[in-house]
Amino acid sequence: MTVENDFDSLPIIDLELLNGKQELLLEQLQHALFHVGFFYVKNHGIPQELFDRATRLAIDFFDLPQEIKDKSDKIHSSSFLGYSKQGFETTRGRKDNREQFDLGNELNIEVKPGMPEYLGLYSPFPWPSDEDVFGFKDTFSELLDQYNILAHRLTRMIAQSLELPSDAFDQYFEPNQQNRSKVIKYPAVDELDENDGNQGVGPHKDIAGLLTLLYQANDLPGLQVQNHSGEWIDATPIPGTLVVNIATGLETLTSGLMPATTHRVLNPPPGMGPRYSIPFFLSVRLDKPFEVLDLPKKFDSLKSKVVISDSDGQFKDLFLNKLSLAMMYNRIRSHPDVGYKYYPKLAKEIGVDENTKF
Ligand SMILES: O=C(O)CCC(=O)C(=O)O
Ligand SMILES: [Fe+2]
Repeated sequence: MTVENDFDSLPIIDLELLNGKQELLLEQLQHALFHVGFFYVKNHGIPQELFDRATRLAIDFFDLPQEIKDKSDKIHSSSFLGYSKQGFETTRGRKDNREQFDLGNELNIEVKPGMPEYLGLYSPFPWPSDEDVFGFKDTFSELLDQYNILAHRLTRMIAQSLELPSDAFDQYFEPNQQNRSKVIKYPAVDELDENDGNQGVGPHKDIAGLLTLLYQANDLPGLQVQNHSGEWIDATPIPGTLVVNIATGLETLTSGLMPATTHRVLNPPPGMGPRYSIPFFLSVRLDKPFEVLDLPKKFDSLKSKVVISDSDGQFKDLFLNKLSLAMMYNRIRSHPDVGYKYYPKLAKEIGVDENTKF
């Protein structure tokens, strides 16, 4: 099926337009947000030097011997933050061929009996030590701060594009909000086992936060976005830009006016070497239920889009009423070993136990 006026490329939004051409910027943003859900931003304000430094440190980390990386394994923390070796994550029941380190600004919460279980997501996690990769934690903490500032600038613009006050989303952030980021390595196909296929990460929507920002660290293909007719469009890296995409949180709050667009990553073709990327996920507080925004009527006709998606929209129905549960289920499904170790009861509710295979 082909959807009318469907996108076949991704818009580029120049934040420089903020200086004097705000109306044009809002018009372009509305198109990108309402019809595509995925776009590039340029003149975003995060120094390239910081991304270069973070990328070098990420490569240094991934190049460490396995037993050193294993000291930071996710299995050591109930937060689902830390290192996952290749093949220890699944999307839609299939193994993803990627290695990654998930991180967040530290809250170091110790969960005591009687406290809500989801607070376990904010417990301490094992960073690589400075002896193993000097400056890893400091650099990624700096990047988290910069990403956070940019993400908040964007949420204010997004609120304006919905004709809402620019602080409309602030109610969904805690004063000490934990946001998450990660560094990912996707080996080229010839560096994988014969039967591994080329699923770097399978088709999915980013879960429950408001948006994702993404730095593609090298000039390699792989990231693809599914348009509304179900075709895959390449999100080819463009120097000096970041990719922005809507997560299910915004889709839910806007009743689908802003679609959380499905995307996937394919491992690089043989001989091309690994692809590295650094996404950032703007998260929301988990103790405040989402309430669908009261939007101008003129947007109503854009809400019920026909969208063909290979993502299975997991736990979508829970986002409105049981946000923290949806988040926990999602993490347990992605990392069943960690999920079963720290949250056995919740894990069993979604069919994950000690025998669940990757
Ligand atoms: O690595 C990428 O380019 C995208 C990663 C992604 O979609 C994710 O981790 O949610
Ligand atoms: Fe994603």
